Amino acid sequence: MRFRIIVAGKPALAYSKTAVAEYLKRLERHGSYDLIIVKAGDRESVSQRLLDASEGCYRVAMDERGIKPTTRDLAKSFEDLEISGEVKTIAFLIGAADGHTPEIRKKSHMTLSLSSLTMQHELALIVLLEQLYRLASIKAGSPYHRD
Ligand SMILES: C[S@@+](CC[C@H](N)C(=O)[O-])C[C@H]1O[C@@H](n2cnc3c(N)ncnc32)[C@H](O)[C@@H]1O
Repeated sequence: MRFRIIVAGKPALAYSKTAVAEYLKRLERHGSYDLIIVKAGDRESVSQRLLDASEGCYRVAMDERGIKPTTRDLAKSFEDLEISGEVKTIAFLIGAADGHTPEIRKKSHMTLSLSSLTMQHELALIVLLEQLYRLASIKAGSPYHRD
């Protein structure tokens, strides 16, 4: 399974640059994780770019109003997708300041929440990358995730 994380605008905050680099490095040995940066802009243009960059992928719209599975349940869902053989790439779509258009919600296979709280998009990116690292660790049987 390949993973594509799509976000508008390069991470600009110092803490976010450091954390993103750290998790991408950790994820390297677990498979294919691509961070795609699309041009920032208003809600409509960002949403269209997110859709274009995720064409043909299993789309996961990141949104605080989405489903809130446990980490293990999410690991199981992605494992099931991999076993089905129908999905090659899972794309995570992180919105800009004004969030996603209704079209993104319609065209996504899953809407995933990391918390009921609204986060700044660079912080949401870090939390998502940490969860992806956690899922990869569960799959690899490493003791990083304990519950
Ligand atoms: C500042 S938030 C946008 C908030 C926007 N007002 C809205 O109503 O969606 C920017 C992006 O970060 C991501 N995000 C923020 N908090 C999140 C959360 N709790 N769970 C999942 N994604 C989140 C989403 O992709 C969101 O579109």
